[in-house]
Amino acid sequence: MAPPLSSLTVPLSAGTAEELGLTAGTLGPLTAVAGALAWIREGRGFVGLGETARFTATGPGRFADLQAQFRAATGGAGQAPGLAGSGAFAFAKITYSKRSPVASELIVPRVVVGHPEASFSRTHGESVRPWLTILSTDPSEELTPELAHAEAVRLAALREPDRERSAADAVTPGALGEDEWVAAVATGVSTINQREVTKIVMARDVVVRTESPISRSELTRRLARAYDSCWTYSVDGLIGATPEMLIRVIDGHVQARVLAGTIDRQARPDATIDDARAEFLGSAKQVHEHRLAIESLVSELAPFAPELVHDSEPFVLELPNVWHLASDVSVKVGDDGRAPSALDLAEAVHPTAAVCGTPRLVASLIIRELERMDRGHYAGPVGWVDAAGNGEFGIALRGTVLDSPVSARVFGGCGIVAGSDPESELLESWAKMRPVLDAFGLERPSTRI
Ligand SMILES: C=C(O[C@@H]1C=C(C(=O)O)C=C[C@H]1O)C(=O)O
Repeated sequence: MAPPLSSLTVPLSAGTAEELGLTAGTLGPLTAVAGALAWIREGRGFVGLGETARFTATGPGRFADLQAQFRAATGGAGQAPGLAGSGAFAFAKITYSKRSPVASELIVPRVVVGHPEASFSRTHGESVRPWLTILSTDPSEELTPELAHAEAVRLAALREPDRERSAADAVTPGALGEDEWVAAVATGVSTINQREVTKIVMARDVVVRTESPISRSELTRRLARAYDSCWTYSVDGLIGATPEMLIRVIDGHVQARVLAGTIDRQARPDATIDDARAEFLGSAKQVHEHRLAIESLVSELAPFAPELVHDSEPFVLELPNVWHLASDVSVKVGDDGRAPSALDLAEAVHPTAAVCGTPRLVASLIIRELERMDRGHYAGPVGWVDAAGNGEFGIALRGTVLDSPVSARVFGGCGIVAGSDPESELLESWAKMRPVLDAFGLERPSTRI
C-alpha cells in the first residue's frame, strides 16, 4: 500500500523569496541546490527540493502503473486548490521503450517552489504569484506555512559546486562508433526504400568521462541560461533542455509542440531565420518529415478530442544550435466529464513520429535492430504531474543521463527518410548534442570516434 501523501500550498513569502535568492522573478538560482529537480522555461516553472516519496514502474504498463500508485497515495484528483501544479505534485521521467529495464519514476519532492508561466496556469493569462508546496507521507506531521518556509530554506542551503575542469575530460564512443552509426543509417535508408516504412528516427549516444564529479546543478543552470526558450529538465540525473512539448494538459486544455526538420546553425553561420524558412519550405524532404510528425500526433489524439486545432503554417523555431520547423497543436478534451490526465495522453501519443517514425510499429523494430542500444530515458516523456491530472511532458531530447559520478551518456537522433544522406545525419546528431556538450564545457572530438 502506498503511504498517503499530504500537501499544503502557500504563497511564497517575500522574506523566504529573498533567502532563496528569488527576487529577480526567475527560479534559476534554485538550480544551484544539490539534488534539485527542475522544470523551467524562461525562468518559470517548478523546482523540487528534497524527496518525500518515489514511485517506480517498468514495462508496457508503466504509465498506468505510475498513475495508479500516485492516485492511491493522493486519494485521487481534486487536491490541487485552484492552480495547476499546486497541491500533490511529482516530477516524472518515463522510459522511451516499454522493453527498457530502466525504471520509470514519479518523484515527489519534500518542497516544491512553483512559479509557472502565466498562460499555462488555470488563471489563463493573469500573472501567478510564486508558491511553496510542502509534501509529507507522515500522518502525524502537521503541515503549516511556517514549516513549508523553514523546510525550503533548510533544503536550499545545500549547494552543489561546479565541476573542476580537467584536460583529461573526454567525449568517447557510445554503443556505436561514428563509422558504425553512419553504416547503420545507410542500412536504414535502404530499408526505407525496400519496406513499408516512410520514416525512422535513428539516435546515437556518446559517453562523457570526467576526472572530477559531474555537477548536475551546473549542467541545469547552463542549459536553462543558454536555452531559455526550451524546457530545461533535471530529474534525478536526467538533464537536458528540450524544444519539444509532447503534451501539456492544464484544466482539460491540451497543447503540444511538434518539431521535425532541422538545420544546423553552426554549418550556416551567416544564414538568417528567413533563409532557414526558405530552406525548410523549399525542401520537399523537410516538409514531408514535418507533415508525418503532425499527422501521427493528430491521429493519436483524435479519440480524445473531437475538435483539433493546429497551426496551418508551421513556423521556424530558432535555437542557439539549430533551427527547427515547428507546429503548435492545441485541443480541448474531456467535455463529456471524462477528462484524460497528462499521463493518459502522454501514453497515447508516445512515441511520436518525431522520435520513432512512421508507421510506428515497423519503425520501432527497425530502430532497435540498427541502433543497438537501450534508449533508457532519452526521447521518453519527462516533466511533472499533479493530483488533478494536470501536467506537462516534454520529450527528453537534447539531454544526458548521468550513469556514474564521472560519466554521462549524451544522445542525439535524426529523422531518416528516403534520400537521407548518412554523413549529413551524423553532423545533425552532433548539432543536437551540442547544447549538453557545451554545458559540460566540452566539444565534439576533432578526430572521428
Ligand atoms: C531525435 C531528436 O530530435 C527530433 C528530430 C528532429 C529532426 O529529425 O529534424 C527534430 C526535432 C526532434 O523532433 C533529438 O534531438 O535527439
